[in-house]
Amino acid sequence: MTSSPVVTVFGSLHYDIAVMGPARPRKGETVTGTSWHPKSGGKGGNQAVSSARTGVATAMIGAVADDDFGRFLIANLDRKNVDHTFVRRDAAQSTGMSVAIFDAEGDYGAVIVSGSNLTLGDGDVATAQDLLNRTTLLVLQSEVPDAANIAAARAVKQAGGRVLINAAPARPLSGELQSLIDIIVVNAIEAEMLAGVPVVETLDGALEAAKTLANVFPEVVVTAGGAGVAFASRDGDEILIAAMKVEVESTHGAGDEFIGVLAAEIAFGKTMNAALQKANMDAAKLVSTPEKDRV
Ligand SMILES: OC[C@H]1O[C@H](O)[C@H](O)[C@@H]1O
Repeated sequence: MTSSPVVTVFGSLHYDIAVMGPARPRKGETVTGTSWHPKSGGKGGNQAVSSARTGVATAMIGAVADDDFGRFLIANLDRKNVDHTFVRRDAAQSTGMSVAIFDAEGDYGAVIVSGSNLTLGDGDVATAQDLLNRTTLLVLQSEVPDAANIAAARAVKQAGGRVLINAAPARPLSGELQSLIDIIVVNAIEAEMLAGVPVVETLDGALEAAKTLANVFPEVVVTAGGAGVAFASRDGDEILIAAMKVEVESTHGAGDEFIGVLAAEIAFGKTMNAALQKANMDAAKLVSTPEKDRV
């Protein structure tokens, strides 16, 4: 009997505040904004919610503080059908936080304060061992310590599962972590840092970067913003998918939507081409949804 697929997201949870302004402030400038919207965030939390929405069993391993922000994040996971049994409440910390300031075009700049996310470690992996043993696909990001990602990835690989990393925000990955990755998803900036070559945001540029990174990782996805997505594998497979043309309201969290859906479709056993098509479509839908309508 084959068991049902499980996506486990090991990673970050942030309390997000999106501030809408006519422009992002320059050095020393105060800008009068039009509105602000609190919402659940953190790349890990966003990816878990997007995965669960497809119907695949999804669990989150993370850490929040024992404060109102942490309670808000856990309530959101609960409402969105993400199993949060292994989201730890750390009384000594503050919950991770992000503030993003948007301009009229929907572009933004953001600051994150990691707080409790930095406490993730071996203890969290040990506590969630049973879950990790039955995980089909583990999803990681770079908003928690490398050592914690390594411990989680090792546990899943030993049990026969696969590991996908969204290497965001851009930072170098240790050799040990690299060796545990099956699928890596990066944007142009992250690809540039990891591949060591300048990446232009075109489909051809993304494919070249994906092929370079496929010398290190078995399967590579490079997202190239408004241009689309490129895939390359160590076995020589290549896929190019053009971005859908939509009215851009906000690109915040679009990468997370893409990754959560991609992970779910892969866990369901879809082909990479089908998984990428669905992820691309759902991310386009999110991009055309205004911040105020995102719940
Ligand atoms: O990718 C968007 C996410 O990155 C940061 O982690 C924010 O919390 C936000 O939700």
